[in-house]
Amino acid sequence: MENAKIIIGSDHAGFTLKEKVIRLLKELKIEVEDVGAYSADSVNYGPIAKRVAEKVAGNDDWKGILICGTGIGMSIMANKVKGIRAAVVHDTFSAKATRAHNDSNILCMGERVIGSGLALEITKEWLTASFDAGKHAQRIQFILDYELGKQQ
Ligand SMILES: O=C(CO)[C@H](O)[C@H](O)[C@H](O)COP(=O)(O)O
Repeated sequence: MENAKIIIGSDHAGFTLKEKVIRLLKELKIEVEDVGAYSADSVNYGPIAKRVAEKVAGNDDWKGILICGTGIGMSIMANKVKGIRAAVVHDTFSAKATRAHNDSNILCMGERVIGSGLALEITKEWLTASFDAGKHAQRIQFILDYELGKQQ
């Protein structure tokens, strides 16, 4: 985990929660790179999700966190980038399951959907859970092959 880093981004609707998540990551001594937004002024979520997703796709040791109003717009954009498995998560069970089963590399949350207390618990659960591999690795391979055009 020496080179581990979290790349984090939000739009205006996720800005306040992003700041709280960054504070948590710093308390946990996790290196964090904030790619914006840097205020609650209205901004398109697409370019921010793309920035985070491309950085995460380029480095196996890095993971991402994306926050908008619902987490959904961010996840749709991030999942367009090859190698990205972005999951919208609003409960702690799914936070663990999406690491264990999907090896998700980006966590998406909606500031308009859940309170910050739960969002921080989800973040901790997602950060500490690990991939189960085995049959799940085979299932992810199907997705990776599809991205590479190896399936009809
Ligand atoms: O993209 C979204 C929906 O999936 C996000 O929730 C955005 O934050 C939301 O659409 C922003 O809405 P606003 O009316 O511009 O504040």
